[in-house]
This record gives sequence, C-alpha cells and structure tokens, in this order.
Amino acid sequence: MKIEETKLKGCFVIEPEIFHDERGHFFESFNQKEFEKKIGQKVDFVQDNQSFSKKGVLRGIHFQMGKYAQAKLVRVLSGKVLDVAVDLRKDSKTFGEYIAVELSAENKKQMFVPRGFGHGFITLSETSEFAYKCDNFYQKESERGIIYNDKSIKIDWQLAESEIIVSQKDNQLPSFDVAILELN
Ligand SMILES: Cc1cn([C@H]2C[C@H](O)[C@@H](COP(=O)(O)OP(=O)(O)O[C@H]3O[C@@H](C)C(=O)[C@@H](O)[C@H]3O)O2)c(=O)[nH]c1=O
Repeated sequence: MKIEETKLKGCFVIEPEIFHDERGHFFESFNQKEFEKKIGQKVDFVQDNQSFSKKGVLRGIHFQMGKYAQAKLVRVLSGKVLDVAVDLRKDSKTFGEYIAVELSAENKKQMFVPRGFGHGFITLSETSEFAYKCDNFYQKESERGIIYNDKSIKIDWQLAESEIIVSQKDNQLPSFDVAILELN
C-alpha cells in the first residue's frame, strides 16, 4: 500500500498493492494497522456508505459540524469520479484550498479526507459506484455544505456547467464566505 500526503496536511492519497494472477486480482482495500501507521493517527471507522450516480452528478461539498465532524476514506467500485477535498480548518495554512484527484475502479486509488474538510465528487464516467468509510455517524442536523461552484474556491469539476447535475438541496448551499462564519 502506497500512501502519500497531499498538499493539504492530513489529506492522503492511497494506492493499494494489487496482486494479479490467472484468476484475476486481489487487494486489501483497508488495513487498519498499516493505514494508521502511515497516516500517523488512530481512526475508528463506524459507518460505511455507498452511492450510485449517473454521469455529471455532483454530490457536495459536504461536511458535518463540531463533534459530528467526519473523516472519510473514499474509493470507487465502478466508473470514474473526480474527488474533491476542501480545507476548512481556519488555523490551517491551506485554509480554503482544495485538491482534486481522479479515483476510478481502474486506478483503485483512495482518498483519506480528515475531519475539518469539505468533501464532494462528480461522476465523470457513464455511471459510478462510490463507497466510503466514516469515523462518525451521520447526523442530519449537523450537515452543512458549500455551493459546488463557489467563486472563491473555484473548483475545476472537469465537466461543462450544462452537464453538471446537483440535488435541489446542494444547489441551495451557501457560499464559502457564508458557510465559514459558523466554523470555529
Ligand atoms: C450521507 C447520508 C445520507 N442519508 C440519507 C439522507 C437522504 O435521505 C439520502 C441522501 O442523502 P444525501 O443527499 O445527503 O447524499 P449525498 O449527497 O450522497 O451525501 C454524501 O455526499 C458526499 C459528498 C459525502 O461526503 C458524504 O458525507 C455525504 O454527505 O440518504 C443517510 O441516511 N445516511 C447518511 O450517512
């Protein structure tokens, strides 16, 4: 397993080692001992989520507030997505910056998005199946978000605006400037 920290401290890209043989292939999609050693912290995942999306569907940018904050270990089971993490830690040198990484069933890359980040992804292939582990439970009341096309974060989602599909809920999310007023 190869784990590399991104320019956003605490946010990692993980590439599992794939073992190929005549039957197909095998890989460890998660190994707690190795994972915690490489990221240098303990993480107790308590919830696994899975979502299916059509091309152009953009989910995000989401996070949960305060004690309900979630770290996420995300990966793609089929298709290809652009996965985005936005640093929302006010005391961070990279506050307000984002990273975008292509995750696909083919490259098998994963992203670890720590607490204190906003997270979103867009499906670039015809469909995608997306799976992730969370270290805190879903708590509807503490759900927050930032509008995907925020003018100060300026995320390049790789698809034309006309191809992007967002839920009504996500389309009404506030701008970065407004969303951060509530953060510590
Ligand atoms: C996230 C979540 C949703 N739900 C329900 C609420 C709702 O009725 C339905 C769909 O929820 P959403 O529209 O929020 O799903 P979605 O837009 O896929 O939300 C997810 O987006 C990505 C980017 C993340 O990072 C996740 O943490 C999560 O926020 O599923 C749960 O029951 N448990 C959960 O953990």
